Amino acid sequence: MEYQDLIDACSEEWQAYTEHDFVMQIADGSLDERCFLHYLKQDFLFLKHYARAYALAIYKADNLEDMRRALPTVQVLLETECNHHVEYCKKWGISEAEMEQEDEAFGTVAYTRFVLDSGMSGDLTSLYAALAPCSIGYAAIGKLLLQSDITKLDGNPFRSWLEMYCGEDFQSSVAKGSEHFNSLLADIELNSKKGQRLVETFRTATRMEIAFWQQGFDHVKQEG
Ligand SMILES: Cc1ncc(CO)c(N)n1
Repeated sequence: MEYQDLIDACSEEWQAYTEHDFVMQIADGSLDERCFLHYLKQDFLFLKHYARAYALAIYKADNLEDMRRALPTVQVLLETECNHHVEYCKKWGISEAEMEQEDEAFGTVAYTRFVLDSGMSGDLTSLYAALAPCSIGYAAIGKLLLQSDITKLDGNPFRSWLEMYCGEDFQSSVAKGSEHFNSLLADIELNSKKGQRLVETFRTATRMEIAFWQQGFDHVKQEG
């Protein structure tokens, strides 16, 4: 099997994730900035655990090549992505220390600990099945938005976010990771027990991504 089989096995959820209203409102700049800020603060906490999960991939790998392959992503997460979030929040007068103090929302706890548990209780491939909706999904979103007529960069308050995920560095880093994931999946049959377990892991993580966008919207609704 290959990673596209995982996407095809949950195409409805995949579409709800990658074409979510939250994403479309980032693209045209119409999103309530309070929603974006809440999302970004939660995403900062998400990225810290997500980097731990990639570090777990190094621990779980049983050969040097698989260990090496996980390293560039740890770097992108802790440097490019986390730094972007910190810089953005700085403009709103929020420091990195304050971001680290922020309460984790339930959706953030659920998603990150699910990913970590998939890796701890399973093998490297199970871990990557839980990690993949995140990386492959945001790269797909970046590609989609780059080509979409609704995307506006001029005057868009979320421009730096769009440029990061549409950008060459993020896109090529995910492309390399996806190729590696495919090499791990190559020996597994989609309809085998293992293959179906990977589908369930991938589907659950994709549902968590939908909930993560929704969490950004719901925050402001609750405040009234
Ligand atoms: C929730 C979430 N999924 C994926 C990415 C992409 O790294 C991110 N930053 N946050």
